[in-house]
Amino acid sequence: MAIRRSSEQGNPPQQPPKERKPRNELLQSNPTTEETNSNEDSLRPQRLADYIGQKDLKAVLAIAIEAAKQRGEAMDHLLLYGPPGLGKTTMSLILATEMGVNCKITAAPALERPRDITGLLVNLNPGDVLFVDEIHRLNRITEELLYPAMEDGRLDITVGKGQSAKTRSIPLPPFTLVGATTRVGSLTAPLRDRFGMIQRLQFYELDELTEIVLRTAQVLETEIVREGAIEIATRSRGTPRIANRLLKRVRDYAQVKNLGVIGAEVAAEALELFQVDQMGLDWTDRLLLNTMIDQFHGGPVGLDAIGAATGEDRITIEDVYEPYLLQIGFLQRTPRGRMVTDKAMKHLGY
Ligand SMILES: Nc1ncnc2c1ncn2[C@@H]1O[C@H](COP(=O)(O)OP(=O)(O)OP(=O)(O)O)[C@@H](O)[C@H]1O
Ligand SMILES: [Mg+2]
Repeated sequence: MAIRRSSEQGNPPQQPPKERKPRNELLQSNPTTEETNSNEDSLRPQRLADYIGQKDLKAVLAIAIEAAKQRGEAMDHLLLYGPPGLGKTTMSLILATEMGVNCKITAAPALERPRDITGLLVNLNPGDVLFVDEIHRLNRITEELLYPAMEDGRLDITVGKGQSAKTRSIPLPPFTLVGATTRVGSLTAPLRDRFGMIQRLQFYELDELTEIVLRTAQVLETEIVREGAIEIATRSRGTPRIANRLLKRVRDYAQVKNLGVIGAEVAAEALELFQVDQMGLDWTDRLLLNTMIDQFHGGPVGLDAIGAATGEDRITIEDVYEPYLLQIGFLQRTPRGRMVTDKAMKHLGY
């Protein structure tokens, strides 16, 4: 996909990041997320105060934002990690809004050639946020271009080839790199060390998810009572993206069946129809667990074997499905592989 660049060029790097209207540019949508589209964008909270949950993260960032604003500087680089759909992209956009700067969004797979990243960096306005999704997937050359950019605010580029090759340094405007990843362990140490803040996003509590469902319902102009929102939140695997998605499915159901305001019963009925059970497990979760039980005696079994037996990709299992199953104590990680717990067996009716 072609990268769209902002038209302004060669901004003087010194002026403080003040008083510009925030403008968010979607340069490249994240290819691994299911629902990254304008639809999702309209549901994103815009300000830190509207961002529900993640109390520790918000406290840390509120200080960092305030301090940077008082000094008229760009905020320090920030690495956000955690399972998909917990609000990393949303937080990055909020940061830019709170700082009064632009947020440019890209993802590591879109930064293939050196000129992809250099083009983005030289076109930043002072103080801008550059959001790089899936940052663990950067290639080596791009990553090495980022080191001096993050640390010293300069770009080292090589001009010419062979013996006549020279390195030129270009000063960059101050900026904040926000990296997001589902696998912090896959980042190289030099890249990780260049982030001033490394923050983990947690799964959301039931009451937080309930608030998120109620808020989204308001945005969607859907009538729902608190009990209905709780029912949806319970089945959302601690994840706002899933909560929003389930709410939309319940809304469809209530609308087509002409059921009016969404209560607990309607929500439960709809989600049973979509095969999301009371713990929020969906068809794939149950396939993974059942396969482990039926074919591997409940484990321990390696991810590759589970992947082969279910047709699911190993990385997807590890990044998307496993974290929640571990969190609710349905899976255990052992040195010899994954094991299904008694709790999961009971839930699945074994
Ligand atoms: N704290 C929150 N309060 C309200 N809504 C939220 C919150 N966090 C996330 N959401 C909603 O959940 C959806 C997914 O969030 P987001 O895209 O930021 O997740 P992500 O962590 O970037 O996911 P991925 O890793 O897949 O890119 C968004 O539509 C957003 O509206
Ligand atoms: Mg995202």
